[in-house]
Amino acid sequence: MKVLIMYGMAGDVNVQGEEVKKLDVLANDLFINMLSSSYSTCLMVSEENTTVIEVEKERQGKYVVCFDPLDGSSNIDCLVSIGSIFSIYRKTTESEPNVSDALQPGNQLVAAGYALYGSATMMVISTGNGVNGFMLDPSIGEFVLTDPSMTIKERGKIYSLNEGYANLWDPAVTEYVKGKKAKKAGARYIGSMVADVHRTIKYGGIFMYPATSDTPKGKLRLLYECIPMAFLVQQAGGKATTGKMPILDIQPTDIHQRVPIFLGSSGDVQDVIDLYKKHGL
Ligand SMILES: O=P(O)(O)OC[C@H]1O[C@](O)(COP(=O)(O)O)[C@@H](O)[C@@H]1O
Repeated sequence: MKVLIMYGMAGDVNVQGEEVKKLDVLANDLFINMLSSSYSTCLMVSEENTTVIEVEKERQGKYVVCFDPLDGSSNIDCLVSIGSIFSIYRKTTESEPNVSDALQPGNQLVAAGYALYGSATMMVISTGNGVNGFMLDPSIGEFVLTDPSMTIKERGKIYSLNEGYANLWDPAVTEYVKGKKAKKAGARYIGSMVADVHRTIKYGGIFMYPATSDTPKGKLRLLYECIPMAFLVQQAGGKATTGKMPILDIQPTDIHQRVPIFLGSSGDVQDVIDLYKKHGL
């Protein structure tokens, strides 16, 4: 019997300098092909492509879509949950679609969402009027509304970040995590942003990918990771910040820009904001 192996390396390195896996390539091609043939998109930004991707003239629509086709790639080969993230803007310029149409702050978003490939396949989306979750029912091949009007608790018991970088955190993050441990909060970190954010929306708490002394801008990408997730979390009643300003107020300057991020239950995220103020950061 021949087994189709969809995990493993594709043999390339992407624009972020990361090794590309076969599933990254497949997911990226699918996103680009489906969006190009939707007649509703004119411009795309993908984590996997160095520059913006313009849809051919005859098929252009009025929307700009930024996406991470497969987030959490390091979890592919060990079969841990991964996902896809997207955000949608309206084209703003009168001219041919160009990079400035993609460099819009999150407060201009039309819609955002993610798909999580876990113990079930789930789509979570918002068009700016709350957040709804749809689970794939494979028996009918349809996404069914299973989680209407998703909301995040005001406070949660879980904190989530990569503690391996603890020696590189700033004093605000160090103090915050110390406080969590003192309260015996639960620590959870999957290392796939989609899965960590989904848990945060469902169970409450805080997800963090802060700056470190060797990566002062953090790791996660503004346009297709932080902005869509911040939009969803805020639509669910939570908060999302860099520690110093709301994620959705950042004016992007580069399509692959990175920012530190703290998101989740509003009370928990506010504690981080207060610590950044306290430490004068
Ligand atoms: O391994 P680290 O440094 O904790 O990074 C994990 C983070 O990186 C990501 O996997 C993003 O990286 P990729 O875009 O390469 O998948 C996030 O999903 C996750 O939150």
